Amino acid sequence: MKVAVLGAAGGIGQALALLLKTQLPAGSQLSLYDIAPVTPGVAVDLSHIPTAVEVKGFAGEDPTPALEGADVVLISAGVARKPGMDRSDLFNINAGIVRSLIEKVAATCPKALVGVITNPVNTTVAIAAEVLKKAGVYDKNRLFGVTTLDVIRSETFIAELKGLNVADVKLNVIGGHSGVTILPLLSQVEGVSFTDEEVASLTKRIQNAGTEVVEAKAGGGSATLSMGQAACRFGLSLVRGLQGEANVVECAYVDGGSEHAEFFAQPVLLGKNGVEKVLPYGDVSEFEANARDEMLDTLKGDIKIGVEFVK
Ligand SMILES: NC(=O)C1=CN([C@@H]2O[C@H](COP(=O)(O)OP(=O)(O)OC[C@H]3O[C@@H](n4cnc5c(N)ncnc54)[C@H](O)[C@@H]3O)[C@@H](O)[C@H]2O)C=CC1
Ligand SMILES: O=C([O-])CC(=O)C(=O)O
Repeated sequence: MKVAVLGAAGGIGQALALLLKTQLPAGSQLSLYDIAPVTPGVAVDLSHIPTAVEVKGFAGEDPTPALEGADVVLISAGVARKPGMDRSDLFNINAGIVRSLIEKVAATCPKALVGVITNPVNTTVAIAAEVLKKAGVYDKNRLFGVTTLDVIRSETFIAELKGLNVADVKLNVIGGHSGVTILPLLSQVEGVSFTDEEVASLTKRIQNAGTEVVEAKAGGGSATLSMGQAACRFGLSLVRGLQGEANVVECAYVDGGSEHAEFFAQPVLLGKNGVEKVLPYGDVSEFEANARDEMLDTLKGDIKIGVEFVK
C-alpha cells in the first residue's frame, strides 16, 4: 500500500506523516511531497522511527515522483487561515494549488483514492472533480473531501458536555466543511438527550471550532494536530477498505448522488474501489432538517465557484 501526502512539510502534513509512519500496515510505503526544500529531511527524520513503513521525501515543483504507484493521495498543500479570515478567503491561492496537484494525480495515479484536506473544501473538491473530468479519469467513488475533523470534534465536545466515554460517542456530521454547512446530527447520539439550548450552542461550537483554533493560535495558523489525527483516521480507513476489510464507514464530502447538492458529506461504506456504497444519514430532528435546508444555498454556491474556476 502506498500513501502519498502532498503538503507534507506543513503543519498538518508533518503531523499526518508521523501518525501514518507509526500506524500504516507493515510493508506500506509513505511518500511525502511539498514544495518546501525541507521535505526530504522530514522523510529522513521519520525514517529513524522503527516501524515497517518505508518513507521517501520529495521537494521541488513536480509531485510526479511522489505520486507514482500511489494507492491513496492525501492533499493538505496550500495556505491556512489567519484571524479575521473565512475559509473562502483561501480560495485565491489554494484553488490553483489543488488544480495543478490534481492534474498530476490524473496523469500519474488516476486510480488512486484522493482525500482533499485543503480549504475551502466545499470548493476545492469540486475543482478536483472538474480537473479529473477534463482529464477523462473522473471516478466519483475515488474522490473525498476530508470532513473527519468535524466528526472527531463533535465526538469530543459531546463527551465533554455529557461526561461520556468519548469512545462511545458516534454520530454523523453532514453537509460540507465550513460554517453553517457543517451539521452534526446530535439527535442521533445514543444514550443522551440535549435541551434545545444545548443543541443550538453545541451545533454552533462545532461549526465554529476551526475559528476557535485560528483565534487561539493568534496568527500562527489553523488546526494542524487535531487535523493530522483526523486525516490519519480517514486515510487509514481508506487503506482498510482497499485491503478488503468489511464495515469500514466514514463520513466524507462526496459526489454521492445526494438529493441535496452535487457534493454532500454523509456516511459512506469504504471498499476496494473507494466508496462501495453511499449510506443514508438517518432520521433527523426538526432543528436539523431546517439547518440542512438552510445551508444548501451556501453549499451549492461554494460548489459552483469550484466548477466555474476550472471551466
Ligand atoms: N479539511 C479540514 O478539515 C482542514 C483543512 N485545513 C486546511 O489544510 C491546509 C493546510 O493547512 P496547514 O498544514 O496548517 O498549512 P501549512 O502552511 O502549515 O502547510 C501547507 C504546506 O503546503 C505546502 N504547499 C504550498 N503550495 C504547495 C504546492 N503547490 N505543492 C505542494 N505543497 C505546497 C507549503 O509549503 C506548506 O508546507 C489549509 O488550506 C487549511 O485551511 C486545515 C484544517 C482542517
Ligand atoms: O478553520 C480552518 O481554517 C481550518 C479548518 O478547516 C478547521 O479547523 O476546521
